[in-house]
Amino acid sequence: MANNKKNASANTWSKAENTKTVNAQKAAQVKNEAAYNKEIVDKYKEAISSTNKSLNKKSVSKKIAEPKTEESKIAEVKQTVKKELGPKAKEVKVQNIKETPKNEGSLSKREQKLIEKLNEKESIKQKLAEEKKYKKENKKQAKLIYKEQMQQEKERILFKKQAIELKMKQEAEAETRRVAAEKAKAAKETELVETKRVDAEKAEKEKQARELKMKQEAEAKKLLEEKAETKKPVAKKQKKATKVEVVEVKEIEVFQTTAESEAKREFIELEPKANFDKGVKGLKQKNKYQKQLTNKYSKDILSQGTIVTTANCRPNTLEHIIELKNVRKSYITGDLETPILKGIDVKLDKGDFIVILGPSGSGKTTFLNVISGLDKATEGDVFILGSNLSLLKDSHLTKFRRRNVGFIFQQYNLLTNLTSKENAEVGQNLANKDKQGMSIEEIFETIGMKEQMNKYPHQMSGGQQQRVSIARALAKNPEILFADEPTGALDEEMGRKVLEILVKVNREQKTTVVVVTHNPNIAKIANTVIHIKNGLIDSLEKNKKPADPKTIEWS
Ligand SMILES: Nc1ncnc2c1ncn2[C@@H]1O[C@H](COP(=O)(O)OP(=O)(O)OP(=O)(O)O)[C@@H](O)[C@H]1O
Repeated sequence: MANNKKNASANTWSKAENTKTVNAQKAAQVKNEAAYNKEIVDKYKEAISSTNKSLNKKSVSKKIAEPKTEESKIAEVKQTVKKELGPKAKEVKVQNIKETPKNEGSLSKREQKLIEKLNEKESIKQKLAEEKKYKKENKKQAKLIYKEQMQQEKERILFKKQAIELKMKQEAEAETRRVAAEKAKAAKETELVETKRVDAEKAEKEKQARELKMKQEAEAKKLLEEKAETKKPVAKKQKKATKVEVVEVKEIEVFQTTAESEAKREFIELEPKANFDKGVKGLKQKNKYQKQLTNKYSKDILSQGTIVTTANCRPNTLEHIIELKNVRKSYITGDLETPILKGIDVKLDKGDFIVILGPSGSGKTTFLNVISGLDKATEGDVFILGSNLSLLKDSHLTKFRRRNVGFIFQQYNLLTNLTSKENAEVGQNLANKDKQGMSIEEIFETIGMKEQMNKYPHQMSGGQQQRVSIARALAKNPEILFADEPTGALDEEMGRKVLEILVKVNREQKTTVVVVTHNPNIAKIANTVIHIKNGLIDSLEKNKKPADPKTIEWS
Protein backbone atom coordinates (compact mmCIF):
# COMPACT_ATOMS: atom_id res chain seq x y z
CA MET A 1 0.00 0.00 0.00
CA ALA A 2 2.77 2.30 0.99
CA ASN A 3 4.55 1.44 -2.24
CA ASN A 4 1.44 2.24 -4.27
CA LYS A 5 1.13 5.60 -2.65
CA LYS A 6 4.83 6.23 -3.26
CA ASN A 7 4.45 5.40 -6.95
CA ALA A 8 1.38 7.61 -7.36
CA SER A 9 3.20 10.50 -5.83
CA ALA A 10 6.19 9.94 -8.13
CA ASN A 11 3.92 9.91 -11.13
CA THR A 12 2.22 13.13 -10.20
CA TRP A 13 5.58 14.82 -9.71
CA SER A 14 6.82 13.52 -13.04
CA LYS A 15 3.71 14.84 -14.73
CA ALA A 16 4.13 18.16 -13.15
CA GLU A 17 7.75 18.26 -14.25
CA ASN A 18 6.70 17.51 -17.77
CA THR A 19 4.01 20.15 -17.72
CA LYS A 20 6.56 22.61 -16.43
CA THR A 21 8.94 21.76 -19.26
CA VAL A 22 6.16 22.08 -21.81
CA ASN A 23 5.11 25.36 -20.38
CA ALA A 24 8.69 26.61 -20.48
CA GLN A 25 8.97 25.58 -24.09
CA LYS A 26 5.70 27.30 -24.87
CA ALA A 27 6.83 30.45 -23.11
CA ALA A 28 10.04 30.44 -25.18
CA GLN A 29 8.04 29.97 -28.32
CA VAL A 30 5.67 32.79 -27.41
CA LYS A 31 8.69 34.96 -26.70
CA ASN A 32 10.09 34.22 -30.11
CA GLU A 33 6.81 34.86 -31.80
CA ALA A 34 6.39 38.08 -29.87
CA ALA A 35 9.76 39.21 -31.21
CA TYR A 36 8.68 38.16 -34.65
CA ASN A 37 5.44 40.08 -34.30
CA LYS A 38 7.32 43.11 -33.10
CA GLU A 39 9.46 42.94 -36.20
CA ILE A 40 6.37 42.80 -38.43
CA VAL A 41 4.80 45.73 -36.62
CA ASP A 42 8.04 47.69 -37.00
CA LYS A 43 8.01 46.94 -40.69
CA TYR A 44 4.42 48.20 -41.01
CA LYS A 45 5.33 51.28 -39.10
CA GLU A 46 8.23 51.85 -41.43
CA ALA A 47 5.94 51.27 -44.44
CA ILE A 48 3.40 53.75 -43.11
CA SER A 49 6.12 56.27 -42.42
CA SER A 50 7.55 55.92 -45.95
CA THR A 51 4.05 56.22 -47.47
CA ASN A 52 3.44 59.34 -45.46
CA LYS A 53 6.76 60.69 -46.55
CA SER A 54 5.92 59.96 -50.17
CA LEU A 55 2.61 61.76 -49.80
CA ASN A 56 4.45 64.62 -48.19
CA LYS A 57 1.95 64.60 -45.47
CA LYS A 58 1.82 64.26 -41.79
CA SER A 59 2.57 60.75 -40.51
CA VAL A 60 -0.32 58.50 -40.36
CA SER A 61 -1.89 59.08 -37.10
CA LYS A 62 -2.65 55.47 -36.81
CA LYS A 63 -2.54 53.61 -33.61
CA ILE A 64 -1.04 50.28 -34.42
CA ALA A 65 -1.94 47.67 -31.88
CA GLU A 66 1.03 46.88 -29.74
CA PRO A 67 1.88 43.17 -29.51
CA LYS A 68 0.72 41.53 -26.40
CA THR A 69 3.11 41.29 -23.49
CA GLU A 70 4.92 38.03 -22.69
CA GLU A 71 3.05 37.62 -19.46
CA SER A 72 -0.29 37.89 -21.16
CA LYS A 73 0.83 35.45 -23.83
CA ILE A 74 1.95 32.94 -21.22
CA ALA A 75 -1.32 33.38 -19.41
CA GLU A 76 -3.13 32.84 -22.64
CA VAL A 77 -1.18 29.60 -23.38
CA LYS A 78 -1.78 28.42 -19.89
CA GLN A 79 -5.44 29.06 -20.40
CA THR A 80 -5.42 27.02 -23.61
CA VAL A 81 -3.59 24.13 -21.97
CA LYS A 82 -6.02 24.20 -19.17
CA LYS A 83 -8.86 24.08 -21.63
CA GLU A 84 -7.34 21.19 -23.55
CA LEU A 85 -6.33 19.12 -20.52
CA GLY A 86 -9.65 19.58 -18.90
CA PRO A 87 -9.95 18.12 -15.40
CA LYS A 88 -6.38 16.76 -15.50
CA ALA A 89 -4.89 20.10 -16.02
CA LYS A 90 -7.12 21.42 -13.32
CA GLU A 91 -5.74 18.81 -11.09
CA VAL A 92 -2.16 19.77 -11.97
CA LYS A 93 -2.83 23.34 -11.29
CA VAL A 94 -4.61 22.65 -8.06
CA GLN A 95 -1.57 20.92 -6.71
CA ASN A 96 1.44 22.88 -5.79
CA ILE A 97 4.04 21.76 -8.29
CA LYS A 98 7.04 22.71 -6.18
CA GLU A 99 5.63 20.98 -3.20
CA THR A 100 4.90 17.79 -5.13
CA PRO A 101 7.59 15.10 -4.43
CA LYS A 102 9.71 14.33 -7.45
CA ASN A 103 9.69 10.61 -7.17
CA GLU A 104 6.07 10.15 -6.49
CA GLY A 105 5.08 7.58 -9.13
CA SER A 106 5.08 8.15 -13.01
CA LEU A 107 2.55 8.42 -15.90
CA SER A 108 1.79 5.42 -17.99
CA LYS A 109 3.18 5.41 -21.49
CA ARG A 110 -0.25 5.86 -22.96
CA GLU A 111 -0.80 8.85 -20.70
CA GLN A 112 2.58 10.27 -21.60
CA LYS A 113 1.89 9.85 -25.30
CA LEU A 114 -1.50 11.39 -24.87
CA ILE A 115 0.01 14.36 -23.12
CA GLU A 116 2.66 14.72 -25.79
CA LYS A 117 0.05 14.57 -28.49
CA LEU A 118 -2.06 17.00 -26.63
CA ASN A 119 0.90 19.30 -26.20
CA GLU A 120 1.80 18.96 -29.83
CA LYS A 121 -1.78 19.53 -30.88
CA GLU A 122 -2.05 22.41 -28.54
CA SER A 123 1.18 23.82 -29.91
CA ILE A 124 0.01 23.56 -33.51
CA LYS A 125 -3.40 24.88 -32.67
CA GLN A 126 -1.86 27.70 -30.78
CA LYS A 127 0.43 28.48 -33.65
CA LEU A 128 -2.41 28.39 -36.17
CA ALA A 129 -4.59 30.55 -34.00
CA GLU A 130 -1.74 33.02 -33.53
CA GLU A 131 -0.98 32.99 -37.19
CA LYS A 132 -4.65 33.50 -38.02
CA LYS A 133 -4.86 36.23 -35.49
CA TYR A 134 -1.76 37.98 -36.74
CA LYS A 135 -2.93 37.57 -40.31
CA LYS A 136 -6.26 39.00 -39.38
CA GLU A 137 -4.56 41.77 -37.49
CA ASN A 138 -2.21 42.47 -40.38
CA LYS A 139 -5.06 42.44 -42.84
CA LYS A 140 -6.96 44.84 -40.65
CA GLN A 141 -3.90 47.04 -40.35
CA ALA A 142 -3.29 46.91 -44.10
CA LYS A 143 -6.93 47.75 -44.69
CA LEU A 144 -6.69 50.65 -42.33
CA ILE A 145 -3.50 51.85 -43.97
CA TYR A 146 -5.05 51.48 -47.38
CA LYS A 147 -8.12 53.32 -46.19
CA GLU A 148 -5.91 56.00 -44.70
CA GLN A 149 -3.91 56.24 -47.91
CA MET A 150 -7.10 56.49 -49.92
CA GLN A 151 -8.37 59.18 -47.62
CA GLN A 152 -5.09 61.02 -47.97
CA GLU A 153 -5.18 60.61 -51.73
CA LYS A 154 -8.72 61.93 -51.72
CA GLU A 155 -7.66 64.84 -49.60
CA ARG A 156 -4.68 65.46 -51.84
CA ILE A 157 -6.91 65.43 -54.94
CA LEU A 158 -9.45 67.63 -53.19
CA PHE A 159 -6.70 69.99 -52.15
CA LYS A 160 -5.31 70.03 -55.66
CA LYS A 161 -8.81 70.62 -57.04
CA GLN A 162 -9.37 73.44 -54.59
CA ALA A 163 -5.98 74.89 -55.48
CA ILE A 164 -6.88 74.77 -59.18
CA GLU A 165 -10.29 76.27 -58.51
CA LEU A 166 -8.74 79.01 -56.42
CA LYS A 167 -6.20 79.72 -59.12
CA MET A 168 -8.94 79.83 -61.76
CA LYS A 169 -11.04 82.09 -59.57
CA GLN A 170 -8.09 84.39 -59.03
CA GLU A 171 -7.35 84.41 -62.74
CA ALA A 172 -11.03 85.13 -63.55
CA GLU A 173 -11.04 87.95 -61.01
CA ALA A 174 -7.83 89.32 -62.47
CA GLU A 175 -9.35 89.13 -65.98
CA THR A 176 -12.53 90.85 -64.79
CA ARG A 177 -10.42 93.58 -63.21
CA ARG A 178 -8.34 93.91 -66.41
CA VAL A 179 -11.46 94.11 -68.63
CA ALA A 180 -13.06 96.62 -66.27
CA ALA A 181 -9.87 98.70 -66.33
CA GLU A 182 -9.75 98.54 -70.12
CA LYS A 183 -13.41 99.50 -70.33
CA ALA A 184 -12.87 102.40 -68.00
CA LYS A 185 -9.88 103.49 -70.06
CA ALA A 186 -11.84 103.18 -73.33
CA ALA A 187 -14.80 105.04 -71.81
CA LYS A 188 -12.48 107.78 -70.69
CA GLU A 189 -10.94 108.00 -74.16
CA THR A 190 -14.38 107.97 -75.83
CA GLU A 191 -15.58 110.62 -73.44
CA LEU A 192 -12.53 112.68 -74.29
CA VAL A 193 -13.09 112.27 -78.04
CA GLU A 194 -16.82 112.98 -77.62
CA THR A 195 -16.10 116.05 -75.55
CA LYS A 196 -13.70 117.25 -78.24
CA ARG A 197 -16.27 116.52 -80.96
CA VAL A 198 -19.05 118.30 -79.06
CA ASP A 199 -16.74 121.26 -78.46
CA ALA A 200 -15.78 121.35 -82.14
CA GLU A 201 -19.45 121.09 -83.18
CA LYS A 202 -20.38 123.80 -80.73
CA ALA A 203 -17.61 126.03 -82.04
CA GLU A 204 -18.65 125.33 -85.63
CA LYS A 205 -22.32 126.07 -84.83
CA GLU A 206 -21.35 129.28 -83.09
CA LYS A 207 -19.23 130.23 -86.08
CA GLN A 208 -22.09 129.46 -88.47
CA ALA A 209 -24.53 131.39 -86.27
CA ARG A 210 -22.15 134.37 -86.25
CA GLU A 211 -21.74 134.18 -90.02
CA LEU A 212 -25.49 133.80 -90.55
CA LYS A 213 -26.18 136.75 -88.27
CA MET A 214 -23.64 138.87 -90.14
CA LYS A 215 -25.12 137.77 -93.44
CA GLN A 216 -28.65 138.49 -92.28
CA GLU A 217 -27.64 141.89 -91.03
CA ALA A 218 -25.90 142.64 -94.31
CA GLU A 219 -28.89 141.48 -96.34
CA ALA A 220 -31.36 143.35 -94.16
CA LYS A 221 -29.22 146.47 -94.54
CA LYS A 222 -29.13 145.96 -98.27
CA LEU A 223 -32.88 145.50 -98.37
CA LEU A 224 -33.45 148.66 -96.39
CA GLU A 225 -31.07 150.53 -98.71
CA GLU A 226 -32.96 149.13 -101.68
CA LYS A 227 -36.25 150.26 -100.15
CA ALA A 228 -34.88 153.73 -99.49
CA GLU A 229 -33.48 153.82 -103.01
CA THR A 230 -36.86 152.82 -104.45
CA LYS A 231 -38.52 155.63 -102.54
CA LYS A 232 -36.07 158.34 -103.67
CA PRO A 233 -34.21 156.89 -106.59
CA VAL A 234 -33.36 160.09 -108.34
CA ALA A 235 -32.18 162.02 -105.32
CA LYS A 236 -29.83 159.28 -104.18
CA LYS A 237 -28.41 158.54 -107.58
CA GLN A 238 -27.89 162.24 -108.19
CA LYS A 239 -25.62 162.39 -105.19
CA LYS A 240 -23.36 159.60 -106.27
CA ALA A 241 -23.69 159.19 -110.00
CA THR A 242 -22.23 161.16 -112.86
CA LYS A 243 -24.34 163.54 -114.92
CA VAL A 244 -24.75 161.05 -117.75
CA GLU A 245 -26.07 158.41 -115.38
CA VAL A 246 -28.57 160.83 -113.85
CA VAL A 247 -29.89 161.52 -117.32
CA GLU A 248 -30.04 157.79 -117.93
CA VAL A 249 -32.11 157.17 -114.76
CA LYS A 250 -34.46 159.96 -115.69
CA GLU A 251 -34.80 158.78 -119.26
CA ILE A 252 -35.41 155.10 -118.73
CA GLU A 253 -39.01 154.55 -117.88
CA VAL A 254 -40.16 151.15 -118.99
CA PHE A 255 -42.87 151.34 -121.60
CA GLN A 256 -46.28 150.20 -120.46
CA THR A 257 -48.73 148.79 -122.92
CA THR A 258 -52.09 150.43 -122.72
CA ALA A 259 -54.70 150.86 -125.41
CA GLU A 260 -53.56 154.45 -125.77
CA SER A 261 -49.81 153.77 -125.78
CA GLU A 262 -50.18 150.86 -128.16
CA ALA A 263 -51.48 153.11 -130.88
CA LYS A 264 -48.48 155.36 -130.55
CA ARG A 265 -45.82 152.67 -130.87
CA GLU A 266 -43.33 153.23 -133.61
CA PHE A 267 -42.49 150.32 -135.91
CA ILE A 268 -39.04 149.96 -137.46
CA GLU A 269 -38.38 147.25 -139.98
CA LEU A 270 -34.71 146.52 -140.59
CA GLU A 271 -33.56 144.76 -143.66
CA PRO A 272 -32.68 141.19 -142.68
CA LYS A 273 -29.00 140.59 -143.01
CA ALA A 274 -28.08 137.19 -144.35
CA ASN A 275 -24.50 137.47 -145.57
CA PHE A 276 -22.91 135.99 -142.48
CA ASP A 277 -20.22 133.36 -142.61
CA LYS A 278 -20.85 129.87 -141.34
CA GLY A 279 -19.81 128.49 -137.97
CA VAL A 280 -18.08 130.36 -135.19
CA LYS A 281 -16.91 133.14 -137.46
CA GLY A 282 -20.47 133.82 -138.66
CA LEU A 283 -21.69 133.68 -135.06
CA LYS A 284 -19.21 136.35 -134.06
CA GLN A 285 -20.34 138.49 -137.00
CA LYS A 286 -23.96 138.08 -135.91
CA ASN A 287 -23.08 139.06 -132.33
CA LYS A 288 -21.27 142.14 -133.58
CA TYR A 289 -24.17 143.18 -135.79
CA GLN A 290 -26.67 142.59 -132.96
CA LYS A 291 -24.57 144.74 -130.64
CA GLN A 292 -24.65 147.60 -133.12
CA LEU A 293 -28.43 147.39 -133.40
CA THR A 294 -28.73 147.08 -129.62
CA ASN A 295 -26.74 150.24 -129.05
CA LYS A 296 -28.95 152.01 -131.52
CA TYR A 297 -32.43 150.78 -130.51
CA SER A 298 -32.31 149.41 -126.97
CA LYS A 299 -33.37 152.56 -125.16
CA ASP A 300 -36.26 153.27 -127.52
CA ILE A 301 -37.50 149.75 -127.32
CA LEU A 302 -37.50 149.81 -123.53
CA SER A 303 -38.90 153.25 -122.89
CA GLN A 304 -40.84 154.19 -126.01
CA GLY A 305 -42.12 150.80 -126.90
CA THR A 306 -40.57 151.04 -130.36
CA ILE A 307 -41.09 147.85 -132.27
CA VAL A 308 -37.96 146.91 -134.18
CA THR A 309 -37.83 143.83 -136.37
CA THR A 310 -34.80 142.21 -137.97
CA ALA A 311 -36.83 139.29 -139.39
CA ASN A 312 -39.73 140.80 -141.28
CA CYS A 313 -42.12 140.45 -138.34
CA ARG A 314 -44.80 142.89 -137.31
CA PRO A 315 -46.11 141.52 -134.01
CA ASN A 316 -49.73 141.77 -133.04
CA THR A 317 -49.08 143.28 -129.60
CA LEU A 318 -52.73 143.46 -128.67
CA GLU A 319 -53.24 139.79 -129.20
CA HIS A 320 -49.92 138.11 -128.74
CA ILE A 321 -47.99 138.57 -125.58
CA ILE A 322 -45.14 136.49 -127.03
CA GLU A 323 -44.20 136.43 -130.71
CA LEU A 324 -40.99 134.86 -132.04
CA LYS A 325 -39.64 134.91 -135.55
CA ASN A 326 -36.68 132.85 -136.75
CA VAL A 327 -35.19 132.66 -133.29
CA ARG A 328 -31.86 130.92 -133.04
CA LYS A 329 -29.60 130.34 -130.11
CA SER A 330 -26.12 128.88 -130.42
CA TYR A 331 -23.21 128.36 -128.06
CA ILE A 332 -19.56 128.36 -128.96
CA THR A 333 -17.84 125.23 -127.71
CA GLY A 334 -14.13 125.45 -128.51
CA ASP A 335 -13.96 126.12 -132.23
CA LEU A 336 -17.43 124.81 -132.87
CA GLU A 337 -20.86 126.37 -132.98
CA THR A 338 -23.48 124.39 -131.08
CA PRO A 339 -26.96 125.35 -132.24
CA ILE A 340 -29.64 124.80 -129.56
CA LEU A 341 -32.65 126.71 -130.87
CA LYS A 342 -32.76 126.34 -134.61
CA GLY A 343 -35.23 128.91 -136.00
CA ILE A 344 -38.32 129.10 -133.83
CA ASP A 345 -41.49 130.83 -135.01
CA VAL A 346 -44.36 131.05 -132.54
CA LYS A 347 -47.19 133.30 -131.41
CA LEU A 348 -48.66 132.96 -127.92
CA ASP A 349 -51.86 134.63 -126.77
CA LYS A 350 -52.26 137.01 -123.85
CA GLY A 351 -53.73 135.43 -120.74
CA ASP A 352 -52.96 131.86 -121.82
CA PHE A 353 -51.79 129.07 -119.56
CA ILE A 354 -48.93 127.67 -121.64
CA VAL A 355 -47.14 124.40 -120.96
CA ILE A 356 -43.87 123.55 -122.73
CA LEU A 357 -43.04 119.86 -123.04
CA GLY A 358 -40.18 118.08 -124.74
CA PRO A 359 -37.47 115.50 -124.27
CA SER A 360 -34.48 116.22 -122.11
CA GLY A 361 -31.95 118.37 -123.95
CA SER A 362 -34.45 119.43 -126.59
CA GLY A 363 -34.04 123.10 -125.63
CA LYS A 364 -37.05 123.81 -123.37
CA THR A 365 -35.12 125.76 -120.74
CA THR A 366 -33.13 127.61 -123.38
CA PHE A 367 -36.39 128.57 -124.99
CA LEU A 368 -37.87 129.72 -121.66
CA ASN A 369 -34.73 131.73 -120.83
CA VAL A 370 -34.88 133.50 -124.19
CA ILE A 371 -38.56 134.42 -123.94
CA SER A 372 -38.25 135.54 -120.30
CA GLY A 373 -35.22 137.76 -120.95
CA LEU A 374 -32.84 135.71 -118.83
CA ASP A 375 -30.80 134.96 -121.94
CA LYS A 376 -30.51 136.53 -125.36
CA ALA A 377 -31.12 134.90 -128.70
CA THR A 378 -28.24 134.84 -131.17
CA GLU A 379 -30.48 135.76 -134.03
CA GLY A 380 -34.17 136.51 -134.75
CA ASP A 381 -36.95 138.56 -133.16
CA VAL A 382 -38.16 137.83 -129.62
CA PHE A 383 -41.19 140.08 -129.07
CA ILE A 384 -42.45 140.07 -125.53
CA LEU A 385 -45.21 142.63 -124.97
CA GLY A 386 -44.03 144.09 -128.26
CA SER A 387 -40.44 144.68 -127.14
CA ASN A 388 -37.77 142.89 -129.11
CA LEU A 389 -35.61 141.45 -126.30
CA SER A 390 -32.90 140.47 -128.83
CA LEU A 391 -32.04 144.16 -129.18
CA LEU A 392 -32.00 145.16 -125.51
CA LYS A 393 -28.82 145.89 -123.58
CA ASP A 394 -28.27 143.71 -120.55
CA SER A 395 -29.16 146.53 -118.16
CA HIS A 396 -32.31 147.30 -120.10
CA LEU A 397 -33.18 143.65 -120.20
CA THR A 398 -32.97 143.58 -116.40
CA LYS A 399 -35.32 146.55 -116.14
CA PHE A 400 -37.73 144.93 -118.54
CA ARG A 401 -37.74 141.71 -116.52
CA ARG A 402 -38.21 143.52 -113.23
CA ARG A 403 -41.19 145.40 -114.51
CA ASN A 404 -42.92 142.76 -116.56
CA VAL A 405 -42.14 139.19 -115.62
CA GLY A 406 -42.05 136.95 -112.59
CA PHE A 407 -40.11 133.72 -112.08
CA ILE A 408 -40.68 130.50 -110.22
CA PHE A 409 -37.78 128.07 -110.21
CA GLN A 410 -37.49 124.45 -109.26
CA GLN A 411 -35.25 125.43 -106.34
CA TYR A 412 -37.31 128.19 -104.80
CA ASN A 413 -34.40 130.72 -104.58
CA LEU A 414 -35.76 132.46 -101.50
CA LEU A 415 -33.62 134.76 -99.38
CA THR A 416 -32.90 132.53 -96.41
CA ASN A 417 -32.62 135.29 -93.84
CA LEU A 418 -35.93 136.93 -94.73
CA THR A 419 -39.37 135.79 -93.64
CA SER A 420 -41.99 134.70 -96.17
CA LYS A 421 -43.57 138.14 -96.05
CA GLU A 422 -40.22 139.92 -96.45
CA ASN A 423 -39.36 137.69 -99.40
CA ALA A 424 -42.65 138.64 -101.02
CA GLU A 425 -41.98 142.32 -100.25
CA VAL A 426 -38.71 142.11 -102.17
CA GLY A 427 -40.85 141.23 -105.19
CA GLN A 428 -43.31 143.96 -104.36
CA ASN A 429 -40.52 146.58 -104.37
CA LEU A 430 -39.94 145.72 -107.99
CA ALA A 431 -43.64 145.77 -108.78
CA ASN A 432 -45.39 147.31 -111.69
CA LYS A 433 -46.91 150.23 -109.87
CA ASP A 434 -49.18 151.18 -112.72
CA LYS A 435 -50.93 147.85 -112.72
CA GLN A 436 -53.44 147.15 -110.03
CA GLY A 437 -52.41 143.99 -108.24
CA MET A 438 -53.07 142.03 -105.07
CA SER A 439 -51.79 143.10 -101.67
CA ILE A 440 -49.26 140.88 -99.85
CA GLU A 441 -52.03 139.65 -97.54
CA GLU A 442 -54.25 138.81 -100.50
CA ILE A 443 -51.41 136.95 -102.14
CA PHE A 444 -50.75 134.88 -99.02
CA GLU A 445 -54.45 134.24 -98.78
CA THR A 446 -54.43 133.05 -102.40
CA ILE A 447 -51.55 130.67 -101.82
CA GLY A 448 -53.04 129.44 -98.51
CA MET A 449 -50.08 130.60 -96.48
CA LYS A 450 -51.45 133.38 -94.29
CA GLU A 451 -50.35 131.55 -91.15
CA GLN A 452 -46.80 131.17 -92.44
CA MET A 453 -46.10 134.80 -93.30
CA ASN A 454 -43.57 135.30 -90.51
CA LYS A 455 -41.74 132.04 -90.96
CA TYR A 456 -38.23 131.76 -92.38
CA PRO A 457 -37.58 129.43 -95.35
CA HIS A 458 -35.84 126.81 -93.17
CA GLN A 459 -38.98 126.59 -91.03
CA MET A 460 -41.11 125.53 -93.99
CA SER A 461 -41.55 122.49 -96.21
CA GLY A 462 -40.46 122.44 -99.86
CA GLY A 463 -44.05 122.95 -101.01
CA GLN A 464 -44.52 125.88 -98.66
CA GLN A 465 -41.26 127.46 -99.84
CA GLN A 466 -42.35 127.06 -103.45
CA ARG A 467 -45.64 128.78 -102.63
CA VAL A 468 -43.69 131.67 -101.06
CA SER A 469 -41.66 131.93 -104.26
CA ILE A 470 -44.99 132.20 -106.13
CA ALA A 471 -46.02 134.89 -103.64
CA ARG A 472 -42.81 136.76 -104.36
CA ALA A 473 -43.40 136.49 -108.11
CA LEU A 474 -47.03 137.56 -107.76
CA ALA A 475 -46.11 140.53 -105.56
CA LYS A 476 -44.37 141.97 -108.60
CA ASN A 477 -47.74 141.88 -110.29
CA PRO A 478 -46.15 140.63 -113.51
CA GLU A 479 -47.64 140.43 -116.98
CA ILE A 480 -46.14 136.99 -117.46
CA LEU A 481 -45.28 134.34 -114.89
CA PHE A 482 -42.53 131.94 -115.97
CA ALA A 483 -42.06 128.68 -114.13
CA ASP A 484 -39.32 126.14 -114.82
CA GLU A 485 -40.28 122.75 -113.37
CA PRO A 486 -42.19 124.38 -110.48
CA THR A 487 -43.34 121.01 -109.15
CA GLY A 488 -40.07 119.16 -109.84
CA ALA A 489 -38.94 119.09 -106.20
CA LEU A 490 -42.38 118.53 -104.68
CA ASP A 491 -44.49 115.55 -103.83
CA GLU A 492 -47.83 115.03 -105.53
CA GLU A 493 -49.93 116.77 -102.90
CA MET A 494 -47.76 119.89 -102.82
CA GLY A 495 -47.29 119.80 -106.59
CA ARG A 496 -51.04 119.87 -107.17
CA LYS A 497 -51.40 122.76 -104.71
CA VAL A 498 -48.78 124.81 -106.58
CA LEU A 499 -50.51 124.14 -109.91
CA GLU A 500 -53.87 125.12 -108.40
CA ILE A 501 -52.39 128.47 -107.36
CA LEU A 502 -50.93 129.05 -110.82
CA VAL A 503 -54.28 128.25 -112.46
CA LYS A 504 -56.07 130.54 -110.00
CA VAL A 505 -53.66 133.43 -110.69
CA ASN A 506 -54.02 132.85 -114.43
CA ARG A 507 -57.83 132.92 -114.26
CA GLU A 508 -58.34 135.62 -111.69
CA GLN A 509 -55.46 137.98 -112.45
CA LYS A 510 -55.36 137.25 -116.17
CA THR A 511 -51.64 136.70 -115.79
CA THR A 512 -50.08 134.75 -118.64
CA VAL A 513 -48.41 131.65 -117.24
CA VAL A 514 -45.65 129.72 -119.01
CA VAL A 515 -44.62 126.44 -117.43
CA VAL A 516 -41.78 124.15 -118.52
CA THR A 517 -42.23 120.58 -117.34
CA HIS A 518 -41.30 116.97 -117.96
CA ASN A 519 -44.69 115.80 -116.75
CA PRO A 520 -47.13 115.44 -119.71
CA ASN A 521 -50.07 115.18 -117.26
CA ILE A 522 -49.54 118.83 -116.34
CA ALA A 523 -50.16 119.76 -119.98
CA LYS A 524 -53.83 118.91 -119.38
CA ILE A 525 -54.33 122.02 -117.22
CA ALA A 526 -52.99 124.29 -120.00
CA ASN A 527 -54.88 125.86 -122.86
CA THR A 528 -51.74 125.98 -125.01
CA VAL A 529 -49.29 123.10 -125.19
CA ILE A 530 -45.99 123.41 -127.02
CA HIS A 531 -43.83 120.42 -127.83
CA ILE A 532 -40.17 121.24 -128.43
CA LYS A 533 -38.01 118.74 -130.23
CA ASN A 534 -34.40 119.15 -131.20
CA GLY A 535 -34.40 122.93 -130.89
CA LEU A 536 -37.60 123.45 -132.86
CA ILE A 537 -41.32 123.67 -132.09
CA ASP A 538 -42.66 120.28 -133.00
CA SER A 539 -46.28 121.12 -132.26
CA LEU A 540 -48.55 123.70 -130.70
CA GLU A 541 -51.92 122.53 -129.48
CA LYS A 542 -54.85 124.46 -128.16
CA ASN A 543 -56.89 122.91 -125.38
CA LYS A 544 -60.38 124.29 -125.13
CA LYS A 545 -61.20 122.52 -121.88
CA PRO A 546 -58.23 122.65 -119.55
CA ALA A 547 -58.45 120.19 -116.66
CA ASP A 548 -58.52 121.01 -112.98
CA PRO A 549 -55.11 120.23 -111.36
CA LYS A 550 -56.99 118.16 -108.77
CA THR A 551 -58.24 115.73 -111.43
CA ILE A 552 -55.12 115.09 -113.50
CA GLU A 553 -53.01 111.96 -113.17
CA TRP A 554 -49.65 112.60 -111.56
CA SER A 555 -47.06 110.04 -112.52
N1 LIG B 1 -24.22 127.39 -121.76
C1 LIG B 1 -24.28 126.33 -122.56
N2 LIG B 1 -23.24 126.01 -123.34
C2 LIG B 1 -23.30 124.95 -124.17
N3 LIG B 1 -24.37 124.13 -124.29
C3 LIG B 1 -25.45 124.41 -123.52
C4 LIG B 1 -25.46 125.50 -122.63
N4 LIG B 1 -26.67 125.52 -122.00
C5 LIG B 1 -27.36 124.48 -122.50
N5 LIG B 1 -26.64 123.81 -123.40
C6 LIG B 1 -27.08 122.65 -124.16
O1 LIG B 1 -28.26 122.97 -124.79
C7 LIG B 1 -29.08 121.82 -124.88
C8 LIG B 1 -30.48 122.17 -124.45
O2 LIG B 1 -30.48 122.47 -123.07
P1 LIG B 1 -31.81 122.81 -122.30
O3 LIG B 1 -31.46 123.00 -120.87
O4 LIG B 1 -32.47 123.94 -122.94
O5 LIG B 1 -32.64 121.50 -122.53
P2 LIG B 1 -33.98 121.02 -121.82
O6 LIG B 1 -34.90 120.55 -122.83
O7 LIG B 1 -34.46 122.08 -120.89
O8 LIG B 1 -33.41 119.80 -121.03
P3 LIG B 1 -33.93 119.24 -119.66
O9 LIG B 1 -35.34 118.84 -119.87
O10 LIG B 1 -33.02 118.10 -119.43
O11 LIG B 1 -33.77 120.34 -118.68
C9 LIG B 1 -28.44 120.76 -124.09
O12 LIG B 1 -27.83 119.85 -124.94
C10 LIG B 1 -27.42 121.50 -123.30
O13 LIG B 1 -26.29 120.71 -123.09
